[in-house]
Amino acid sequence: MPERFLNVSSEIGKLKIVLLHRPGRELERLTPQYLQELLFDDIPWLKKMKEEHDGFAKMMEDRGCQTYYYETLLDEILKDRTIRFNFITDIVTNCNIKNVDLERLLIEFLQGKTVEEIVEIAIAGLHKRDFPDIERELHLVDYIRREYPFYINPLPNLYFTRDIGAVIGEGLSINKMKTAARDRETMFLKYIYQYHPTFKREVTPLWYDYKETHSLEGGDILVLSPKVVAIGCSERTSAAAIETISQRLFKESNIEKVIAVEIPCTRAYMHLDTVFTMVDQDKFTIYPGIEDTVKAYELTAGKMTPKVKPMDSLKDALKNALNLPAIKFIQSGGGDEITAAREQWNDSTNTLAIAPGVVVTYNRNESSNETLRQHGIEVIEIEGSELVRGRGGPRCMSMPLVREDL
Ligand SMILES: NC(=[NH2+])NCCC[C@H](N)C(=O)O
Repeated sequence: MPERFLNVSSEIGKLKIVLLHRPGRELERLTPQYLQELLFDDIPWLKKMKEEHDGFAKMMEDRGCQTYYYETLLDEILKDRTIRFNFITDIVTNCNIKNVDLERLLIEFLQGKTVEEIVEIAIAGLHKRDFPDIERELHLVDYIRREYPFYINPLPNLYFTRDIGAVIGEGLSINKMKTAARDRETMFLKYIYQYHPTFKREVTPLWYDYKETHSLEGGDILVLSPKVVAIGCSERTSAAAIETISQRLFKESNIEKVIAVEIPCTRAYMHLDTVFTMVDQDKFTIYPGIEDTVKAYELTAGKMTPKVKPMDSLKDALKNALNLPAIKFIQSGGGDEITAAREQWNDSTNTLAIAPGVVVTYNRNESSNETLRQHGIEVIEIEGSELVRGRGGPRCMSMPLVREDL
């Protein structure tokens, strides 16, 4: 049996391989009109954004972490003609065109492109004006959707690779996104899992699939130890999805406990990792604005669905599940309510641990970074003035594939 490839048994073990996406032309397709639908609050400046992203990647490489990119992995698998054909068909089907003639024309159009061009269109989208004006009979849907500028919608959130999938133990969860705007991203990961030899599909268990009904996003999944996972029950991740994945993990992996963390359902805290992350063996950073409202439930193996036990507090749940005498919560914002709320909006608690007690953060969150340092955490700051406009930080922008076991 070949050795497995994926391995993540903690949030903080030394990061060895990470999956990224360098922001590209998809960001230049954002217009004020479609910001909300595409889950953005602002229009970033792409040139600067790329520089910032390169800085983020280089910092990880300098610390001994290998970086994989979506484009490269897709380019590699799409060299195969059959895979390429299926991929093109799936993209076009995914775009809800609802016009068979146009779908056929789009498929033909894409088949005439090079692999690199196909990947570019799959990510950056296809504007109606970039499609040749072939004479065809218009369907009702063409009239109804005339204002919408794209045949293939852009994926400006792809650089938040965290949300698309999550490695738990030696298996992979290909997540089901809550919104249509991010749906196609998970299809890419499924293709990579199925066809990229590096992912060793034959021996890599799949914990969740993007075709499932209930939404589950990676920003809500925190692998705390080889036996414990925390999953946020949030705007994006449903209770039903948490039960489904937990039951599978209990059956087929080393995971024995899942802590479901109920957080308020609002845009500002769309995932658990926007308010709470692990920074060291017994240390977590938390946004004080939610500390009193979060609820924690401990899930363990049950017959058909997991057994659920409400816990007194998140701290108790963690202490108990991780078998620790004490847990330290480091409050973001340096003890000031207003600073905490402002810095939370700019992802101060969205830290990415690259080793125990070593985290990556945006330099703009000065107070929160300072507080982390006061608690003995090494803080590596990156530039993120443009990256942050998509409402995500270093943790959201990275999907760990391999971490060293602790
Ligand atoms: N893990 C995270 N917190 N990801 C942030 C994702 C932000 C993205 N604009 C979205 O709304 O989906």
